[in-house]
Amino acid sequence: MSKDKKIDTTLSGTIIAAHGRHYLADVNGEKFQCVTRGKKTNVAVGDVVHLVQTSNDQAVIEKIAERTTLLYRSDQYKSKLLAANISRLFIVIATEPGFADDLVSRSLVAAEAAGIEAHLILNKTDVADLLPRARERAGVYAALGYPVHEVSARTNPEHALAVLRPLLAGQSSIFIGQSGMGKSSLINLLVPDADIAVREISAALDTGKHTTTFTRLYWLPDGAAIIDSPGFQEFGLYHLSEGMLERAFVEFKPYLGGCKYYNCRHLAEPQCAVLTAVAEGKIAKHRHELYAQLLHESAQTLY
Ligand SMILES: Nc1nc2c(ncn2[C@@H]2O[C@H](COP(=O)(O)OP(=O)(O)OP(=O)(O)O)[C@@H](O)[C@H]2O)c(=O)[nH]1
Ligand SMILES: [Zn+2]
Repeated sequence: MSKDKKIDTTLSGTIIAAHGRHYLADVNGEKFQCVTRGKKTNVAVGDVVHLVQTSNDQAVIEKIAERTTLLYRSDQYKSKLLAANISRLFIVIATEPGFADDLVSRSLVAAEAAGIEAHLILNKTDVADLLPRARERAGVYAALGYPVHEVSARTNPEHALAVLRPLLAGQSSIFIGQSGMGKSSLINLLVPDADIAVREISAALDTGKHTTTFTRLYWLPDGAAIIDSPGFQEFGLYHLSEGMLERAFVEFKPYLGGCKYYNCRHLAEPQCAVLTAVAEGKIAKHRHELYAQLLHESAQTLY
């Protein structure tokens, strides 16, 4: 008897927006405003959740289904969940304004550690005078095996759609990027009614004017999901252990195990295969510097 009752009141849905401790879940097209029990903030956009309905359009998140992936940032104080259950990460960069290699690499490292396939989108290829330099910089990542897709959202939207649609099909994707790269322009191309959806979501979450400060998920007609996240200025990776870090730099892989000391940290040790590769130009200096910086940061962890 009580078992039957439970089936009646428990819903299953997907978290499509998160703002502070307020979440919006999509249950077969119906939207529910959700909260967690207690002060938990361990829910991410993309999470599949079990809900207990409390009113017409409100529910409590009872349970988070096991995740296939979880992308997150962290500093020494807390973690910030970016998205759950995604299969692809798209980092939007552009010819202008200039993009930060530090943020691109941090995003790539986060994706590697989470087992998510990462791609770069080089937007604004119409800015012809800055294109060669941007290509050269993006080429560093292409050489590491990360696909780089060139588009111009503004001057050639049809081409951008033709490039991106097949990459999104059947996937759960997240778009991230620094402010000004054209991420919103691309999302609006891919999700024509994104503006309406954002207004609906912000009304439901009562976010007021801060419409661009929350992460949200859109469904594409084929059932694929695309998650738009707010622009960010920093990408802390305090949660990654030393072992995870060295493996998240894909170009280190051929050299791991080749160092004199089995517990080599690849910082200043003698006969370090990674340092030798840096000296020989086989590993980009800025990537190794970031690795050292991330090791330093994760050593600052308070707990
Ligand atoms: N030249 C050129 N400009 C573009 C292109 N795509 C977008 N822009 C312009 O770049 C600026 C930033 O675009 P947005 O789409 O707002 O960029 P965003 O990355 O979402 O930036 P935030 O909203 O600040 O996070 C706008 O002025 C766009 O019109 C492009 O392909 N070429
Ligand atoms: Zn080493």
